Amino acid sequence: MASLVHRQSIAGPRPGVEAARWWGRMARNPLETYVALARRYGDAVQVPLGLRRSFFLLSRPEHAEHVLVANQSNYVKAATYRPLRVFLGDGLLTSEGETWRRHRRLVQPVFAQRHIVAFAPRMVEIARAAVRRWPDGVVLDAADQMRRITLDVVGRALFGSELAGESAKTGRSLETLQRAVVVGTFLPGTTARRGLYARVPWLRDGMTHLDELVEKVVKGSGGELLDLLKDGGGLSDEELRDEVLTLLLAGHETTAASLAWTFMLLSQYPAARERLEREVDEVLADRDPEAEDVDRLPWTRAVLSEAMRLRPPAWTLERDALDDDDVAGVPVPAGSTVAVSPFQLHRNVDFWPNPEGFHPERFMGAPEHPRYAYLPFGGGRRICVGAGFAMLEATLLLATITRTHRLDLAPGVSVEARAEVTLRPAGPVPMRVTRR
Ligand code: HEM
Repeated sequence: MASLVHRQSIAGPRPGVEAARWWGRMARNPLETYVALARRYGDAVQVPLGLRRSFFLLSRPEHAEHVLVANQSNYVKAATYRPLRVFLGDGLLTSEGETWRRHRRLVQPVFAQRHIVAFAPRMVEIARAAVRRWPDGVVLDAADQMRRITLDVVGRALFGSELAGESAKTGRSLETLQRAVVVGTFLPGTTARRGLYARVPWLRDGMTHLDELVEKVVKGSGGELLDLLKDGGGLSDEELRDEVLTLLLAGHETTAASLAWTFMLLSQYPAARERLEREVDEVLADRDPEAEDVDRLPWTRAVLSEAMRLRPPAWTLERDALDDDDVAGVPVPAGSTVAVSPFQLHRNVDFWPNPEGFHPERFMGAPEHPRYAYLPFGGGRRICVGAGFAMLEATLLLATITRTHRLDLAPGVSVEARAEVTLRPAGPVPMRVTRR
């Protein structure tokens, strides 16, 4: 039961004007506000949320482990996911309880490690075909290129659909969707959100496009995953639509953002890039990578892990507490919202010396950080179902592209991060591509 009065037991802004100011900041720039809150109040911050509830920002590995794993049955996806649910319905990312369990059981086997290696040749073929179209010396938007490739991978590998041509429009639709989700967080209820979304033309257009995309996939010849979703689990048409949209969106945007950030960071850290090129040249010589090569490319994987440390696409994981809890010394009343932020955890100086520097060495050899100091794919039973697929794909794509091309950020350009549902480049990422 939520308590009737606000109990302030942890450092944080006081109820009233002070808290309202922070919420105003949060609505404008959530990531910057999380960072500022932690800097001001420490690793555990309590922000009053209305009259009776609190929001907790928790930034230590033991907090993450408690909320996501040790006492995970006390937590459900937070109210902040509800605006996303208006779009994704009962897909894996946003559903709960028996519906979530049924969907997860159905989808999980497709993402088993021994299974996903079969997707490797297709991933490489798609990347190779994309870079073959890059004219030497031209400046391209790396974010858009990566989105094209990863949407094509998910479309063809998982659903047997040709979606590369849809990537620009899908990217725009996703942008509007993410903005709507952030604004929707501050609206009172699902009906209000649905009403708003239906009335705003740019949002309606974005949603219509995503609905058409799903229809195209569902009506297509199908891949293994689609067949499974259609025939294996007795999903209703609505559930099928929700799951296809969830997997299409969750399955490409995050990987695309990770790769765009990776190429940007490599362009800023030439020594790390040279080592990457050396590794790729030595292991692959003049052939494209195969799934078996992934283990022989430790620096390539370390580069990706370090990019996801600095720029975790899932930058915050939020849950609502069902019952009163003690999160590693933080008293959390029932009804509170708890944010465990990979962005914060990945910068904790106790585990990450020089946290703002790009140092893939951190991920060579046995890990020195505690397990829950690094959470790019979350943890516990809601851990990313596509983590293995994403790492395989990102490693193969990075190696395939690096074998033949180098990407340099256009001079004088700096690309900001935009944190909405995911942490992605705020605009185009102009990079010059040259043949090596
Ligand atoms: C670099 C790429 C990726 C990152 C960083 C990432 C990150 C995450 C994280 C952190 C979560 C947990 C969210 C939470 O606990 O609230 C998650 C869940 C999920 N991800 Fe990923 N993901 C990536 C790629 C993928 C891919 C390739 C797929 C599918 C093809 C996918 C599908 C999903 C789904 C369906 C969920 C919900 C799982 C559940 O709740 O059962 N993701 N992802």
